[in-house]
Amino acid sequence: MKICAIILAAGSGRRMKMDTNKVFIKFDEQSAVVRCLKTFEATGLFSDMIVVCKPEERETIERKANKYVKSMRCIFCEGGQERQHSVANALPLVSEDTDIVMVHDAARCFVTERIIRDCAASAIRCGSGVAAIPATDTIKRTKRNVVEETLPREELVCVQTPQAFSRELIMRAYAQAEEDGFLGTDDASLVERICSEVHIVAGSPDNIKLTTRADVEQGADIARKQQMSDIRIGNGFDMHAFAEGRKLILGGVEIPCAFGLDGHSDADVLVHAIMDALLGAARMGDIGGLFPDTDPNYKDIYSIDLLKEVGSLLTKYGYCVINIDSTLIMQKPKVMPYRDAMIENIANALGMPRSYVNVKATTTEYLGAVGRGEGAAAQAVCILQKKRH
Ligand SMILES: Nc1ccn([C@@H]2O[C@H](COP(=O)(O)OP(=O)(O)OP(=O)(O)O)[C@@H](O)[C@H]2O)c(=O)n1
Ligand SMILES: C[C@](O)(CO)[C@H](O)COP(=O)(O)O
Repeated sequence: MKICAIILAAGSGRRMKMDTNKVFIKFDEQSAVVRCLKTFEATGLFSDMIVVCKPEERETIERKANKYVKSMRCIFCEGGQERQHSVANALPLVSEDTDIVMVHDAARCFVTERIIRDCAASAIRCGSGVAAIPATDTIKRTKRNVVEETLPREELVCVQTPQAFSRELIMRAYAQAEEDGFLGTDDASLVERICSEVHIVAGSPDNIKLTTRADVEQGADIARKQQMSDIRIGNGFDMHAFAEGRKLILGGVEIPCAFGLDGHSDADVLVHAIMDALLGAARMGDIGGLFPDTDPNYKDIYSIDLLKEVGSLLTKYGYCVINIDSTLIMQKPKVMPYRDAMIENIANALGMPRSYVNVKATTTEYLGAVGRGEGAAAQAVCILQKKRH
């Protein structure tokens, strides 16, 4: 399946009344157009992207695209007088083996991966997928300030972008509109003229189009909300039996003891619980899957080294560890004197401040296997934040 994105950035922003193109307005130090490029890139759905821009702004946008768009072929074309003309300029550049074309306004810079995916899925399934939200105001048709009709709100939606169509459908729609001299304000209105079923996909009230100055203020709030929203919680648990002739390693610290914990690695139950919490929060499986106990490479391995690997994976996928809380559950020996050294090892392995890592210890009051001194357990929770691309 080959999907091509057309990103429209060639507008004149008359209603915004600014000196610069509104697609260069920054939210969280990222311009609107860059936010769009990064969100489209993050979906991993596209093979090609056509960015429509003004010739004098091409160099700036091309530099950003070269930096952030890595997984698809990126080409540039000049905009036209109206939005529709800009799309019409891009369509001949869509390669013939493309299945789906998705058009998006760079001015809708708070679009999410979810909306993009849903539009693509709908276009793959039934030829079209147009983002929209239900109308919440009552909408009336008027003439010279006199109401002619109140429209049935339950049938009305406010249409956004992305708007995705099969290549064949959008090509035909644009050709027909040109032949008829039809000018629409979105792509769907052209497709509707030749196809009775244009499908709507859930957009979002946050998927606003930067149109007037008021949208810039609202946009700052949305950017802040999006930044805060991808917070993930994870929990981990592990338990190992004690065995003679093994070192007791907890939180990467060797604790003087006549016995240690049994396991394929160093059996650091605390670090194992923490790794599982981190992997769980990032939805990356667990340590059993990542470091199988059948792999000789992990025989007696120092678990803090595995924690470093987990930390690198999290960084690679854009996660930042906000904090970790953990509890060692063991009857003996007493481990509190080693607590600060454990915290230091864990924080260093993850490259985070010690003040965001906590290690506690408890007994089970002689209850159960841990209470009988047969082994030790640990549990951990963590919070991760996924950085915006
Ligand atoms: N000739 C045009 C007009 C618009 N757009 C793009 O289409 C999107 C939506 O258009 P709109 O909000 O109308 O943008 P402007 O033309 O910039 O604004 P205005 O209508 O207020 O002048 C924007 O990302 C804009 O850059 C475009 O590529 N080419
Ligand atoms: C395509 C669009 O964003 C859907 O809401 C909208 O129609 C663009 O309109 P504009 O007049 O070009 O802002």
